[in-house]
Amino acid sequence: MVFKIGLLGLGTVGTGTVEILLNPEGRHPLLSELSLHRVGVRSLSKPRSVNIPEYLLTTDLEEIVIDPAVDIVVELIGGLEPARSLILQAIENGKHVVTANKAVISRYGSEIFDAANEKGVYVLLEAAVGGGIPVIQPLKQSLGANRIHKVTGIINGTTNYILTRMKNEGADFADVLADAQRLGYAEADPTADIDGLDAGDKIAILASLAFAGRIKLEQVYCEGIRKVTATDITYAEKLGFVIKLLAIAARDPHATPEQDLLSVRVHPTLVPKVHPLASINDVYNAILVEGEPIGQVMFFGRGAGSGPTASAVVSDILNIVAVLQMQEAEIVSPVVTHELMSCTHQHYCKIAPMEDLITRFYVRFLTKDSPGVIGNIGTCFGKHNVSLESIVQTGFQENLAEIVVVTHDVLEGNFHQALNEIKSLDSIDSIPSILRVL
Ligand SMILES: NC(=O)C1=CN([C@@H]2O[C@H](COP(=O)(O)OP(=O)(O)OC[C@H]3O[C@@H](n4cnc5c(N)ncnc54)[C@H](OP(=O)(O)O)[C@@H]3O)[C@@H](O)[C@H]2O)C=CC1
Ligand SMILES: N[C@@H](CC=O)C(=O)O
Ligand code: NA
Repeated sequence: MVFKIGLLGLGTVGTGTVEILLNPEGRHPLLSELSLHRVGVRSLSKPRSVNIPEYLLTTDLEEIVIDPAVDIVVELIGGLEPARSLILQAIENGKHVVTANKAVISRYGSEIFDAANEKGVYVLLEAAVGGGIPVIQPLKQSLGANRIHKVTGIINGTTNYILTRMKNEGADFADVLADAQRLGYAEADPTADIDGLDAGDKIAILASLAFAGRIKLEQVYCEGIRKVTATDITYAEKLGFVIKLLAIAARDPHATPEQDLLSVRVHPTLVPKVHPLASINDVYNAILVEGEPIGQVMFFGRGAGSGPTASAVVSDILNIVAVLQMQEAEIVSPVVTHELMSCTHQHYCKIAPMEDLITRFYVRFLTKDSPGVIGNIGTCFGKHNVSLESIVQTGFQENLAEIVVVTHDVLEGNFHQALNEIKSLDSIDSIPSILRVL
């Protein structure tokens, strides 16, 4: 029995997917049960780096998702619309769906998974988080026995690539971003990468799986890397840290069991050099999962790019094909979905406000070079219960003194109150950087 794939999109990931499908030798034998039936694109005249018969290409994507011959629709066009509508239409027409589209899943996952459950079809999304790294399936299946406490990830390849080159080469932000775009890492609109929104979509998906509840994307705090400067990268290095864009989802250890609050956030973070995530560089991603009884487990690999992402897409296709084969042989029901491959939760997780977060901070002040400045800053922090790990004058910028503070674990709300008071001190010129510390 051959199962037919309707592919939507032949860009970076679509091309990588076709390359695998057309070269099955040495891979899983189930690949020989697949045939590429149609490929939907925007432009028929665009040169393609894969050799597929012209008659497979169409610009009518709707035709693919309603085609009775298609068994699995693979959505790799990206963006919100028409991706969302095409996925829903595919489900409505009884197709299984594989997608790499974290933007659609994090916003419309509820609607999509409800529709899929009703129709008895699967929507798999391994490529949507961590590119080629298997992390969705492990969270759904292999780690199912655990109580997960925390998921901490570097889950945007573009920003990790930029931060790595800024640190290693003192490279300019704009030049490195252009390279990330050329290499196919960045989204069509790289704002989503730079401003932490892509990582926000991904951590919402991971949190939903780890903590078995839906996440409202608007409750995920997102801060990107635009404000990370060469100066902070250098100071971080001197203090024993590297700056990484971290995405974190954690059960609030201070919440009562009735509250069961989660903290879900993305922000540039000073990561101690000895931490396992500190050495994840370039386009590599890593996701550290902490739970009971497993302890710590870390997933590492290429988080973006054609081949690695396609590896995840095709593994999802294979999982569905294995089920379709059993349905064909009447071993499993065609209407009841496998609980470990579908979305089974309906309630929304409660998200803790950022003011309640307990974290360390790094702050860089530019101040007048007058006596007592450090004392005044320290007093303001003390008044608001913000205890300091270190406070040092690091040098001068023109005629202004530069003071760097690292706090102990403090309540974010208290920290901001202290900072507001510090801002009003005569001796404070500006506060160029405020970063959280792991
Ligand atoms: N690039 C990466 O490393 C990763 C990407 N992803 C996700 O994978 C998905 C695809 O990304 P990527 O391959 O980089 O994107 P690209 O921009 O490289 O490719 C998009 C493809 O979709 C086609 N397309 C887009 N819009 C339409 C439309 N309205 N109608 C018809 N065809 C359309 C384009 O056609 P045409 O070729 O004619 O222009 C192109 O073939 C996205 O959801 C992305 O977030 C996930 C992980 C990693
Ligand atoms: N733009 C994304 C691509 C993969 O999801 C990234 O840089 O990680
Ligand atoms: Na993945």
